[in-house]
Amino acid sequence: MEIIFGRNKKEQLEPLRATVTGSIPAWLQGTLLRNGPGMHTVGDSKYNHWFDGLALLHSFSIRDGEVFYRSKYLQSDTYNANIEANRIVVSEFGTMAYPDPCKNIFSKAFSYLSHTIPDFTDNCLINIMKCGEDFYATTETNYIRKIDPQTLETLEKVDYRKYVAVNLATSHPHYDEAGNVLNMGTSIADKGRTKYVMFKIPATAPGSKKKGKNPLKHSEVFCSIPSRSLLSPSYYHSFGVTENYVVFLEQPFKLDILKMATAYMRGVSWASCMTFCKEDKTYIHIIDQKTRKPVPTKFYTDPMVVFHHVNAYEEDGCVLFDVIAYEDNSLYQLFYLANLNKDFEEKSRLTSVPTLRRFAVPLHVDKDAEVGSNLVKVSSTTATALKEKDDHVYCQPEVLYEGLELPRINYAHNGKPYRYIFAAEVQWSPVPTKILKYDVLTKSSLKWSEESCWPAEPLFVPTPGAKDEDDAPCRPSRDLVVSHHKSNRQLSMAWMPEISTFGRQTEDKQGSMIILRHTENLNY
Ligand SMILES: CC1=C(/C=C/C(C)=C/C=C/C(C)=C/C=O)C(C)(C)CCC1
Ligand SMILES: [Fe+2]
Repeated sequence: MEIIFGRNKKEQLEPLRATVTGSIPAWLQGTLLRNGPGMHTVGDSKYNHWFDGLALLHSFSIRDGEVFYRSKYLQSDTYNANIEANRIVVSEFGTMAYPDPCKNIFSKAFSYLSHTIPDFTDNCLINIMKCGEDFYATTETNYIRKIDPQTLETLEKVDYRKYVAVNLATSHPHYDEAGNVLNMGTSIADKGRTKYVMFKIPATAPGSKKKGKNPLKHSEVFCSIPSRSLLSPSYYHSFGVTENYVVFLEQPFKLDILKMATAYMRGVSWASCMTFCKEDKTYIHIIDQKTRKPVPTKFYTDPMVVFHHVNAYEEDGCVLFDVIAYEDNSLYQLFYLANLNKDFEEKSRLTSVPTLRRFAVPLHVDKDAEVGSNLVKVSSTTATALKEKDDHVYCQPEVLYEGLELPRINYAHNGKPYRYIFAAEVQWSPVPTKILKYDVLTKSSLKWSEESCWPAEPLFVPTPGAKDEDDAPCRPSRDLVVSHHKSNRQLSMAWMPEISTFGRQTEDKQGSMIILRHTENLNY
């Protein structure tokens, strides 16, 4: 496994025709862009954490039943500086690096007293974001990198701070039907007035339908929420939206700004500045999209760590939202490359299994309701929201499923009632071995696995004109595109794609699935 995780991957610059087994639906046309860590050593220096690896962009061009694959390293400033120096000179999540062997000269520039937050990396390895006509590789710092979706060339470096005051931003923005982007970030620059900022990037520059305009210039702050603790804002990786609300979890997994400001001086990584405060609560913020203000009731739940929101929607006066939650932050701990040894699957055990939890938050809290009463009147869930004194409401989730991560849905149902979740199944080991289709209505699931296959995040592509959430209009099949290459959140390895279509009999209909498959010898 060490070889798989830690090995540097080769670029595939020339489009490589994939071997297709079975057939790809004729309507499936386009380019699937993926991102992820590809290089974990530079010269003699090594990154400590799997999330540190230099971004490798992948594309799968699918047309007329054929697939062409290519990959290219993101030519970030970070990548170029590292390659030029032949060692790691820019700090990443789990690795603190120094451009100069003399550490001390940096301590002044990054001291907390000067209120300076160090310049973060532009190694955008987590996701791809579409802004208007433009595609960006993204990470969670203030930098994003424009890319050419056809050639995978790296274009401009964009600093979010030019447009919105955020030092960190998520890699999981939401999109509305018109393609406008809604994202969230944390502003820590303002002398301790730490806040969470929600912002919108329009799909087209207002008053212009012309291409070539930069929609980021028209970014607009939509709402800001002060951090509960000014010196330790919560870490978050995603958020949820419904038709009228935004769901933000201020969780007890926190960034310690004082520690971050002195990290360079102390020679420790950003990751070491993150703490899970198991005694703290998780605060649930519900932001009204019309008033652009948080609902004043103080909703909270037990401590948990959430990376991925699945979906959220409104039902009978409640906001229902589904997340993948952990009891602690052991997931990040596991991905230290030192832990990713040969016996990874046997030895690396998550101390908590990711569970699908459904929360129900009542939008209108009756002031006269009895303390201790359950304010959730929705019959579809056993989640509760117990009235407490002083405008506090304690929410307890319904646990729907244990052992899944990297959730995706039919995005046409984002923010709306929905039924299906496509995810990777993970039990105690963080390496997924199965793909899961989970039905939240019947609470049943379908699974796919094959020997030596470790699936990544599955993507659901609806058949054009499909009526059912998981169905095709002209024939009774379900099509699921699954990238098995090691993309953003999975093992990253050099690979050659092979495409296989698996016919699969489900209870009622024939389903089909496309697997982009690794063809190297996987007997590590
Ligand atoms: C560099 C850097 C960061 C990087 C975080 C990364 C790279 C997170 C990756 C998360 C993933 C892949 C989660 C999957 O579920 C922080 C901590 C935001 C803040 C300081 C600078
Ligand atoms: Fe993610």
